[in-house]
Amino acid sequence: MLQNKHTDFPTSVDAIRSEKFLSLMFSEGVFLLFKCFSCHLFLVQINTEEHVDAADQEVIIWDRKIPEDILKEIATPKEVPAESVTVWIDPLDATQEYTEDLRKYVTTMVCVAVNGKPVLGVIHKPFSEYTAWAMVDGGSNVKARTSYNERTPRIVVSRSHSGMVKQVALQTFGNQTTIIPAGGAGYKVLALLDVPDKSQEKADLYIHVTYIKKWDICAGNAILKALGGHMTTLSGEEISYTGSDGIEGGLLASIRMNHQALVRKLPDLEKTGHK
Ligand SMILES: Nc1ncnc2c1ncn2[C@@H]1O[C@H](COP(=O)(O)O)[C@@H](OP(=O)(O)O)[C@H]1O
Ligand SMILES: [Mg+2]
Repeated sequence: MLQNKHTDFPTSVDAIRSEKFLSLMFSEGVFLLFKCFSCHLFLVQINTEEHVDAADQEVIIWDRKIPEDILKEIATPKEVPAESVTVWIDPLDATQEYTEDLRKYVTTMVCVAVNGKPVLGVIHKPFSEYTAWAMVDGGSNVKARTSYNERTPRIVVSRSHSGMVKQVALQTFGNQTTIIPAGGAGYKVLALLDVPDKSQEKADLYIHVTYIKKWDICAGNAILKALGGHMTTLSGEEISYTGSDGIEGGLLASIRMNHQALVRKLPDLEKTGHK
């Protein structure tokens, strides 16, 4: 990880340029799985939260070496037209928590969507050097836990963009429900999975009720989908990763649960004004 000249923290630009992150981004992402050769790369739509100054733009050459552990999981690359691919990049998720030095929440994320469907997700925790990746109908290095509590779930929610999420969660699942406020959408998806990182809390559901950007959620959506889980709006609609860069309908993420039954339990946010 490159270090910022002025602080001990890597900046978001540094984070995305870190050797590990770049290797994952390119080898697990666009190139390995979609064979987007450089002549086609300009057709790929890339949406990123990062805004880099023109003076700060540095060209980094990827050596096209794919790590063995990834090659082992995904033997056959998939080929898709470059123009069907949208890449969503969040170079620093949990920005608010990062400024508070709550490093455990910080992740960097890359997601590849094909025709708007999330297909490949990478969530990297730069401070614990843990990486989760998964590809729909491909491989993964992470799995679901063996059991989840559907009746009185532990629900992970935003600590800094919470809206009325606590009221929604308690109204839906009752007062016995445990609410876990946490930073970062990447961190909250990892809370649903079997993640060995000691600083990672565990939850049964992830609920978000306010507006959120697609680069915050695409990687988590792809990973959950690849592992048989779901991420939808609170009314159960699939999220399309093309077009606008955000969604208004809130977020429900679950794995190894009856997702549609959970959706039916939730109140209609428009009617209750709980956004
Ligand atoms: N209402 C809102 N409007 C814009 N971004 C939001 C949002 N709610 C959540 N987010 C973004 O979603 C990510 C997770 O949020 P939270 O920690 O509150 O759950 C954060 O991304 P960044 O840290 O990349 O900005 C946050 O900024
Ligand atoms: Mg983010």
